Amino acid sequence: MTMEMFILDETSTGEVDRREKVVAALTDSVRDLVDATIRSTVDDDEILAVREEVDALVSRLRAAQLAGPAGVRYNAEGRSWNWGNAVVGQHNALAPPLEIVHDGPGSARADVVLGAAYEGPPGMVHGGVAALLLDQIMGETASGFKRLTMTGTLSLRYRRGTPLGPVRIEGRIASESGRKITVQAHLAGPDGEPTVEATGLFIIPSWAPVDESDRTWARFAEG
Ligand SMILES: CCCCCCCC(=O)SCCNC(=O)CCNC(=O)[C@H](O)C(C)(C)COP(=O)(O)OP(=O)(O)OC[C@H]1O[C@@H](n2cnc3c(N)ncnc32)[C@H](O)[C@@H]1OP(=O)(O)O
Repeated sequence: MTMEMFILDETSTGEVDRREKVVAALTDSVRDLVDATIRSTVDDDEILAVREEVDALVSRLRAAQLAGPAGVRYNAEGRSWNWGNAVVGQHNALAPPLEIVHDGPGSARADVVLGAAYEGPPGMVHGGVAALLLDQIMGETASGFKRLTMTGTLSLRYRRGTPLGPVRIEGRIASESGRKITVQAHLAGPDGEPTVEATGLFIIPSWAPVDESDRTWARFAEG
């Protein structure tokens, strides 16, 4: 992986904002489709009929598409977008999506409602989903919108099950040493008691620019 993998895109911020909103609304409908597919009890004939309609919609969307994943893009105005990201991607129906708030230097939090699509044990959040969400918020905590960081090592302690429903995730930088940033985080259910605790080592890769004024780096961190 190198900085060249982050794509400079000439699309104006206004156009990026407009397109993001249009496709994000479709993505919300697709999330609803996923939930409905899991929970539907309609009869088989109705399922087959719906499947035909969904297949037709997929063909319409594929009439014009990217050759591969969406990647991380940025424009000359400083706007960046990572619409396919598995956790925060505005155009990814697999992403809840998480809306991460940076509430001070070295800390971040997000509130999200996890439904049937994120189930592991009955009625509980899947352990891998908890790890996924924690990894993202911890990565963004480490980067702080000012540098590029990658997950080096992630350690999780699952204290008890997290019920599906409203969840809060919080992260903070515990320490820094050179290119290594240690982040602590937790995930909690509605009672606010941590159900999953995490410690992670995030690393500024050797190939990343070290100058924080380099906007390419900052733009990726914003992704
Ligand atoms: C904007 C934020 C978005 C967040 C997205 C969510 C986070 C992610 O999903 S990132 C994707 C998952 N992570 C990855 O794919 C990372 C894959 N690994 C790599 O790319 C590299 O191994 C990388 C970047 C971690 C380290 O590479 P490099 O910069 O060459 O490290 P290197 O120079 O060898 O080592 C630097 C230091 O880190 C240590 N180190 C290296 N890798 C690790 C590791 N995995 N765990 C612990 N320590 C490590 C080394 O021992 C060394 O320590 P010291 O300076 O004390 O000797």
